[in-house]
Amino acid sequence: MTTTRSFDSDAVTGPTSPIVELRDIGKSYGNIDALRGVSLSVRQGEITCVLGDNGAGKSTLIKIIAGLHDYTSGTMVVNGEERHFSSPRESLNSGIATVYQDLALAPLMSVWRNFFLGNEITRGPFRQLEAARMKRIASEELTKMGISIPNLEQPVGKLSGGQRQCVAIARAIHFGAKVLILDEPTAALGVNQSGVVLKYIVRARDAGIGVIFITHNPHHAYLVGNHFVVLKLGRVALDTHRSDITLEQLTTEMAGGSELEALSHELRDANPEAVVDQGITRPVDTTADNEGEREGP
Ligand SMILES: Nc1ncnc2c1ncn2[C@@H]1O[C@H](COP(=O)(O)OP(=O)(O)OP(=O)(O)O)[C@@H](O)[C@H]1O
Repeated sequence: MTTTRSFDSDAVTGPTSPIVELRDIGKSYGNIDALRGVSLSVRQGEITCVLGDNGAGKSTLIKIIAGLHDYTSGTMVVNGEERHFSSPRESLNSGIATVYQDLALAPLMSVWRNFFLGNEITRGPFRQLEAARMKRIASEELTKMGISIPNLEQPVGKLSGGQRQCVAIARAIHFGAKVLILDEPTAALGVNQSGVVLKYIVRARDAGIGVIFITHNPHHAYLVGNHFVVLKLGRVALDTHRSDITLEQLTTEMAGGSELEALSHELRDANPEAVVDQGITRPVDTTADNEGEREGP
């Protein structure tokens, strides 16, 4: 018998202490409160999905954990210690790697050079590149993740968007990430490529990494996520585990939940000729089916 299953496995065996914990975090830009009272726990071996519409505060949240911005209230605890990162390097040194949407890859450089970008293996006083060794390691690491790129000499810019994401994920894992922040990794990808990337996100989780998966897409989140946090206007609107929510509930929450219902009533009042059905407004078809009812000239 075949069963349909999501990428989510039962790999998570029980609660571990959070590797990153935000407690009542706030962040203001002048008089704009981008985040207010946000609490969030990220655990190793779990995929924590952070969902939210435009302006919800997702980027601000990433920037705080990635060391680009400091928070203005609350506490951030990393590996059990209270931290205020003053640079991305500090976050990286604490084992937190961030893969941004506009990947920090050099498109004209080869795949293996990109894999080692900023971490090149060199020898001798003139820091000669150990090319053969780097190529071998890059190939082994990509294979370990199940990523098939036959020619590592080709420019990374020639890879598909999904493959580029996978190279960036494999690189972060190789260089010791314990927490991986993925900023909308499937946003610009088609269905197949998204599937490939989601598979590697699961591999990262199964390798024991705590993944923070930022996305607009509840379907992608639900395929892989263990834990879901929905941000709305800088606040946590929902924080729940997979066993406590269905895809339909998550989708409704993302689509606006009760706000959407109110909007659907307003639209029905404003446009009585429209059929409003579960948030989808369809104009009544007054042509094809009614053709025979028209009066003659
Ligand atoms: N540097 C900044 N200066 C002033 N306001 C900012 C700054 N960055 C973000 N904001 C504001 O903070 C709020 C949250 O923005 P943020 O970019 O974190 O949201 P987001 O969920 O990532 O949205 P998107 O999906 O559109 O990127 C918004 O109101 C935004 O205008």
